[in-house]
Amino acid sequence: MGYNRAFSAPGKALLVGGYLVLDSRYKAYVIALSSRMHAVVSAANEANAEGSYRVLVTSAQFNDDQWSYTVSKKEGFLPAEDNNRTNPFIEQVIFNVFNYFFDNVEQVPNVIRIQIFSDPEYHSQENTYVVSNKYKHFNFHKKGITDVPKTGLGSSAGLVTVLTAALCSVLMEESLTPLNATNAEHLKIVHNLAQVAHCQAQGKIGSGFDVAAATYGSILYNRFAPDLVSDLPKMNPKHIRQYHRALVALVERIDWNISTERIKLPRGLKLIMGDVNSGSETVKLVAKVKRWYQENLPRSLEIYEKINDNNMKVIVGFSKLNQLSETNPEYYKKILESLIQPSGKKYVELEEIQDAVNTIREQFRIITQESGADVEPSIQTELLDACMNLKGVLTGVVPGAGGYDAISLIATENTELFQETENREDFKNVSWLKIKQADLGLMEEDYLHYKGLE
Ligand SMILES: Nc1ncnc2c1ncn2[C@@H]1O[C@H](COP(=O)(O)OP(=O)(O)OP(=O)(O)O)[C@@H](O)[C@H]1O
Ligand SMILES: C[C@@](O)(CCOP(=O)(O)O)CC(=O)O
Repeated sequence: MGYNRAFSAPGKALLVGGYLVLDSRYKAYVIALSSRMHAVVSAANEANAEGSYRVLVTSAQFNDDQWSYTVSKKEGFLPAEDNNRTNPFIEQVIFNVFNYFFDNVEQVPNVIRIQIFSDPEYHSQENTYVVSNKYKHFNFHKKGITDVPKTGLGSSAGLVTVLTAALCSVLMEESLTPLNATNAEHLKIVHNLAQVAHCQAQGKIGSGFDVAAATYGSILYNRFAPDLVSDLPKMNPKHIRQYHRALVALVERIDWNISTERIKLPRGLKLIMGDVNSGSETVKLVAKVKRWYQENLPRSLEIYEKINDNNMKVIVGFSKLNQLSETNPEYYKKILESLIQPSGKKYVELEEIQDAVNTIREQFRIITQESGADVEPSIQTELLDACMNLKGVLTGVVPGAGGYDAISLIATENTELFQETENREDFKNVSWLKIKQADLGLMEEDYLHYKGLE
């Protein structure tokens, strides 16, 4: 039997803290999703050029997309793709994981094969067919990964996290403690390496909340200083060990000062996401909002502070509901019932959250108007307002960077929006995604559960 393991990591929805979380002063409330990215890894020694390793990454679901990289220590583990295909996310993972384990690669099998799978909700499900076995089912597309529209659940962060875990597992195999996805130290190594790789591949745009959720699950997130990654030296072919030293220090010894406190939605409430089928470009939105912020100081700071005050009200409001569900379950039950059958009685515990979300949305509409970035465009305002009249819905936002990607609602567990909105003109562009809050971030899977899916 050769070396075989599998890992999966969840997608994300950023409910509270969009844009502000790019600054380490502000916290974000991030829900990890039941939709996951998967990596199945095998490793063996095969005939290969002396001192080189081949890493073959296959994405069978996307028209059999494949990337075949060769790396060697003498080239500083800079990946060269055999057919000149590019996938910066895969490249940066290979580069960083091999450099991290620089001194421990001699015994590593020289061919590593990784199959990537993603759950159906990450991408548009149009023109797909399902391939399944007893354990899993995946949608297969007729196009390559870059030509299939995505829904914004964080496919690149999930990919980078599971790939990092899969490669680390192979490179750690010779060490005394093989990679264990429940070991906090190991999770920290995977998380830090994945953040470095994702930042480098993405061009240092994001706050890293998506990689943190892929690793740790639902969290209250607070970012690291962007300089941590941008200060890493460039790979110098004359001093290949320099990058390794800086990377080890960064991954193991430097305090990133991040928060990844685990959170859970209030008991009895669930996350609902509607794909709006158009898509937005986070990078462009972020650039416009940043420009607006700089050009409108100090008023823009006041707006951010107002948003943050209300973000914190939502976060505290959720936590109060969780406490109430334990200290006074009878009263709590009545509160949730009021969302399903409004009796006229208002509950301050819910109103505080609703008012705070309304204020956040109002401020983002001001930013939308002034910056030209469609954070909450009017079509999404109308949709969210219509959602507030649906049975069981507590509140709703345009998650993450906003725009036309999706909407996220928090509603009682028994809410069934599919039936309620079917055939309604105002919901004709919304597809409700089959997702829920996930309990776990990175986890090990049984590799046998992927047999026959490739
Ligand atoms: N299954 C996959 N196989 C190979 N590469 C993938 C896969 N899924 C995603 N990727 C890589 O991630 C890129 C998409 O990353 P991007 O950050 O644009 O999207 P996202 O993370 O899904 O979006 P968002 O941040 O809006 O949620 C793809 O172009 C591809 O390079
Ligand atoms: C705008 C921002 O705060 C959130 C982007 O979220 P999403 O990728 O649109 O889900 C950027 C970031 O935090 O990386």
